[in-house]
Amino acid sequence: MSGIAGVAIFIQLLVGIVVGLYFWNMLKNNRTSKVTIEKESKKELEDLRRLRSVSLSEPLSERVRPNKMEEVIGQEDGIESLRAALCSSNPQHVILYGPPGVGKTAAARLVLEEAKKRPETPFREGSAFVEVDATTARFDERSIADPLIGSVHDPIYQGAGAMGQAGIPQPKRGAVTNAHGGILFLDEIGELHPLQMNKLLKVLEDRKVFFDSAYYSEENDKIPLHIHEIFQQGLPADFRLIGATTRNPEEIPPAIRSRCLEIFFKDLEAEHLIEVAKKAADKVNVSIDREALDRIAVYSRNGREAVNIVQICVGIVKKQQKDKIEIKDIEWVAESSQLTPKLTPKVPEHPGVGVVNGLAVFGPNTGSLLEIEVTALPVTDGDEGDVSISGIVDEEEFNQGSKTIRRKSMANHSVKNVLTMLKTIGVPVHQYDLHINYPGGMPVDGPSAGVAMAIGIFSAIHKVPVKNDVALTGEVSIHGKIKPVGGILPKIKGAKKAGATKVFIPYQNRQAGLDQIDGIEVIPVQEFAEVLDHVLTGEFRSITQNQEYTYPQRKSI
Ligand SMILES: Nc1ncnc2c1ncn2[C@@H]1O[C@H](COP(=O)(O)OP(=O)(O)OP(=O)(O)O)[C@@H](O)[C@H]1O
Repeated sequence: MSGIAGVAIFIQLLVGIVVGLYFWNMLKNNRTSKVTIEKESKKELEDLRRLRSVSLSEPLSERVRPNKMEEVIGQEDGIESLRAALCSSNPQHVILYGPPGVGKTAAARLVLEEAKKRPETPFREGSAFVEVDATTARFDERSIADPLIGSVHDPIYQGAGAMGQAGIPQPKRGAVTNAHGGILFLDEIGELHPLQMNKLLKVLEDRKVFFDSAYYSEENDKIPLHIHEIFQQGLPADFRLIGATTRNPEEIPPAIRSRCLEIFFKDLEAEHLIEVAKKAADKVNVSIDREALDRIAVYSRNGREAVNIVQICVGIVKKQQKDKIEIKDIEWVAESSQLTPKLTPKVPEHPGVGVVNGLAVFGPNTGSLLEIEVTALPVTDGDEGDVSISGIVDEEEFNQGSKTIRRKSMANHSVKNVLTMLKTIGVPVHQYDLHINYPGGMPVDGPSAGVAMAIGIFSAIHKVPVKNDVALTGEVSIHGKIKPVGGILPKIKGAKKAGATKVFIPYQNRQAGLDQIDGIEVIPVQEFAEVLDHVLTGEFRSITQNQEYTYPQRKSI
């Protein structure tokens, strides 16, 4: 019996020693790894401090950035609308359209500061301005890391830490919550993934963001209270959105457009680029020649480019221990950076046969003259003439739900409509080989050049020159009606800038104030026949009197 007891005591002792050794070993390992982590962290902290102690001077781009709204040049209308949208007791969401580098981000950053100064504003002193680039906030299909909306780190997520080990899902804030009580500036909103856009719309609707997780249960009492609250009531996300885009309004989903005030920033004119460049040079205490400023306006297409040229020149003159930028410095930058002078289309010097000034809009609101040239060679063999078109978008492709549709472009259809309309009124288009060309290397789309193209074909067939100081825009129906088009105001401004003195627009596009634009006469028209007498050199009747065509009577304008 005593032998058995002895064995039992021995086994107990052995188990005790093994368990003791196990725990002693664990403790030792823990202590060793703690010491190693502390050592590593100390080294990293020292490294971090060393990094922080080094800093270069403030980049010039930071120094010249506008820090007052008055320093954002040439965007008075846009800024006025931005203030109206955000500096009141009830700020609204905004979409800012405009070409790149014209001050959208600069103005958006400054408007919150202005709004905060208004007594009626709901923004507070500490309200945040959170900037996110939609091109980097791409949809993460596993929803593990979503910097825009926020995400949940499930317990299985690598690095979920102590809470993860305890089976607790952890919601992580996104930019929409960081912007709570302030402004979320979403640059390039047009590039946002459609699923992200839907999530953002939901957040705008709820002014909160809700999270899901298969690991969450209301009954799980291991889950801390704050996480229960987040899952049950959502995270606050009450902010005002400013989405900026270089795209056209039609390319932005209607659901977001309908929730926002749409504001347009425009292309900067030469005088604005000069002012931007001058202010940038002033801010770094360098003077600049008037001639040099004029050259900057020739080589830069927007404010950012103007500032960039100044920055490079500042580097050059400082190196040469000068404090003045001269024209030769600009030319050096232009050559070394391979900058090409900006071409501003101008109306032709003389009337020309088959040469017409159409109008186009580039980007959301930049109007420009669109040259159209037409030749008409009579066919002699009795066959029908050919029609060639160059410089237009030939086909277009778009997605409709699950299918992709490819079709002839609008510009292509417009040519067909114009030919039918001309044939209908008696112009013998079939007796000519016609070539319609849109020079300039930028393919043209849309139907708005219809009326200009019809005039070009008419002029080429009858060998009557078109007035060189007249510009036209409007779609033509196959019955000769002139239909409304988009971007009428930028188009009129583009026509004026190019030197046109008269512009014909569709009657339905007329709006208040158009007749008060200085330096250009705006004439609304309803039918193609109304235009003929006014854009061709020579009388419409005298051109057509020997023909047996059934041209409609011209209406008085
Ligand atoms: N209208 C302007 N007035 C003054 N400075 C301007 C203007 N436009 C551009 N700049 C200069 O160019 C820099 C870049 O402009 P900003 O980022 O505001 O352009 P953006 O329209 O937001 O362009 P993007 O669409 O490319 O983001 C500004 O920091 C400023 O120095």
